[in-house]
Amino acid sequence: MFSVKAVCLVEAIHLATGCPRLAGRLIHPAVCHVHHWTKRDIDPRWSSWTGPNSTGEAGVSAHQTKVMAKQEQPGLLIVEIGGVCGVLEGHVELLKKHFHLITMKEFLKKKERLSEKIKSVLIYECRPVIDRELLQSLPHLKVIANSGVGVDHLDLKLISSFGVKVTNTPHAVSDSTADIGMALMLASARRLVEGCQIAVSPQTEHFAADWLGDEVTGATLGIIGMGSIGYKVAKRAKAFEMKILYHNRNQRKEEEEQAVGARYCEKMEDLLQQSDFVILVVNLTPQTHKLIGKRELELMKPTATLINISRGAVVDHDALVEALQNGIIKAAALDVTYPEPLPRDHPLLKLKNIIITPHIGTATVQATRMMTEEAVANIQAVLNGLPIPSEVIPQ
Ligand SMILES: O=C(O)C(=O)CO
Repeated sequence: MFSVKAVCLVEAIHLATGCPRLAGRLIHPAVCHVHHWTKRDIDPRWSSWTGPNSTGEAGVSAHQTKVMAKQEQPGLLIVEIGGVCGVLEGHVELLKKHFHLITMKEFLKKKERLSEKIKSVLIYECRPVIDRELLQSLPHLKVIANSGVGVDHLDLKLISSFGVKVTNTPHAVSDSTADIGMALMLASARRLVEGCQIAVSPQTEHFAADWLGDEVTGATLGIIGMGSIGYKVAKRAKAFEMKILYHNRNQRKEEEEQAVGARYCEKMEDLLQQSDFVILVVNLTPQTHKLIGKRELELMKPTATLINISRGAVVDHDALVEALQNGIIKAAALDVTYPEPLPRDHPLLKLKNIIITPHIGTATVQATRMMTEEAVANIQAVLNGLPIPSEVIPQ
């Protein structure tokens, strides 16, 4: 979608976000605006990431990372798209403690001299093309660290054929992304965006009876994809006294199911037929591409809402437009679309029964900070031959 040749500046910190603010998060209807994030106070609670990885092994401690940093200052190439997303200002200092930072702009200008020095690449929540040409120009590259969990924008097989490891940040993103799933579900059920629009409209008299919503309490939530984010959604939904169904490649352990009161549906069809809210939390892979199409939408209840916090391409947008226009399902709430952003004349943007946010699953001060810390821990582990907290293994 973007090209790595786009100008990038470490100091240019821009994230696509929007307004108005609701429940401490950013929710807005179909049209989104670009805001510029400037200086931010980083929450001091977030020290270096030291959590265990998915296999329970200990991560790299802050102390270990400091010791390593003294031993060497490897070159870290920051791959970002200037003006759309980038390294948050407060994180530059954190990265500089461990690495000599090289921006893509700098790299492209002095390729001959810099290519020998770069051992790691850091990708910030953007979708750059890491292609053969770039990989060939970095002979000492050891690791590509993705900040974020989804790596569908990376050609894992190609990267691995260069002997380069890929890492991601599943621990850092799970709470904030689960939160956005709940926020979208509640916003859609209680028609918050319409409510906001009515509250600020010139008309002074408003009748709530004209736009009644639904309660999520007691409703059935179907979670498709029960990885760490899906599980965190289940934990939250339990607190809302929802009935929880889930569909996943593998069934979770009995005690994990019991802890959140979730029931496994081996067949996704069963989940679709029974749920009042269906939330998508799967990785985008060839198997999940357009997982939800016309047939699946027709299986859902006409009163049901589809929420997508995974990747846009997991849903067939044409089928979704048709389903929303014809009352096949009641509503949709999407944090992800394809492409991102949608063209301004896209039919999804013209519908009233939809909420779209501009991929803000991880857009919190805390999650972005932890993503940088988790990425640093991953890079340090690869460069120092230690157990890697979050390595992505090509399937
Ligand atoms: O971590 C990611 O890949 C996300 O897109 C979270 O929204």
